[in-house]
Amino acid sequence: MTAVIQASALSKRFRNTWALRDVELTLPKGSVLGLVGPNGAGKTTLLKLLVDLLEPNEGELTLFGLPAGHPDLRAKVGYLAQDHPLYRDFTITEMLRAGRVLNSRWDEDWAQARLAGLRLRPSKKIGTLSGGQQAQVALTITLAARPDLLVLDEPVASMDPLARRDFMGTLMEVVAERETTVVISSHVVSELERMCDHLAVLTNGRLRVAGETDALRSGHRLITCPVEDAERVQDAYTVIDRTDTGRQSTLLVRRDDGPAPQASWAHTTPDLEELVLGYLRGDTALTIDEAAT
Ligand SMILES: Nc1ncnc2c1ncn2[C@@H]1O[C@H](COP(=O)(O)OP(=O)(O)OP(=O)(O)O)[C@@H](O)[C@H]1O
Repeated sequence: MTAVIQASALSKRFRNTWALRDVELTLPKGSVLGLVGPNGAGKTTLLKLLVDLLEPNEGELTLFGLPAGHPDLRAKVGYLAQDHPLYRDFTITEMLRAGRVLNSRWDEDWAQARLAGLRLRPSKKIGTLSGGQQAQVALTITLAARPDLLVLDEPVASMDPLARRDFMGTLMEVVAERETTVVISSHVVSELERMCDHLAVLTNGRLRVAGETDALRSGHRLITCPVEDAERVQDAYTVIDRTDTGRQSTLLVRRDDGPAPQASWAHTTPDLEELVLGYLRGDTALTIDEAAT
């Protein structure tokens, strides 16, 4: 089956600075990819390449088997930018009308039903809505266009916990119903954990690790041992990150390249947050996890 996203050596430079370098990524249909990284890591740059708002300087990018930027992709790809751009002076009804005119696959019934569910009065001006409500309207417009690939740039960053839960709930329902493929960026892993089945960690423009979440988790171990044993762990495994607290060391290691841990060492499979934090902290510049993609 053709992958929805296929990126190879994908690179983007702004003047002399590489914002993204040699990204390798494959995403199958119906997957939900969480893209995590600190400020300036290159997340928005990667998302903008996906939706053809930027062009790569090097590398290949295909979506649904077509080169990025192909006119047939316009109706297939939906994008919700970080600041949910909407016309502040439009009413909700006018905003929806604009969506209907601009999108060939527009689903008016779905949009109306969802607005009713949100209990937002259609005659209200966008500028009078709260940040979270604006995000909900923006999501409604993006989803009513029925994209096959949905690209979301930190969509819940400005929302309160309740609005976040509502937003993620709607998203998960739609994704499950329509088999939409999703790429969603965030600083916060806990936001993504429930809905993502794929994960990519980006730092300094490079993908440190990417793949299916289950495979990534089971491909790593979190070993806790006395500080004096840490060197032995480092000799036996590829270590992603090491933290020492008092007399104990905790090491995130790759599971596939070492012996069984010694009986005196505690070891667990990391959860997604431990895995991401390990990669964000560790300076091991691993490229894409071949085994997990
Ligand atoms: N239009 C631009 N011109 C010049 N440099 C840019 C431009 N857009 C992004 N950059 C640079 O590219 C790098 C990656 O930026 P990007 O916005 O992709 O990061 P990000 O991971 O989305 O960050 P954040 O979490 O803060 O939104 C940064 O160093 C940024 O300054």
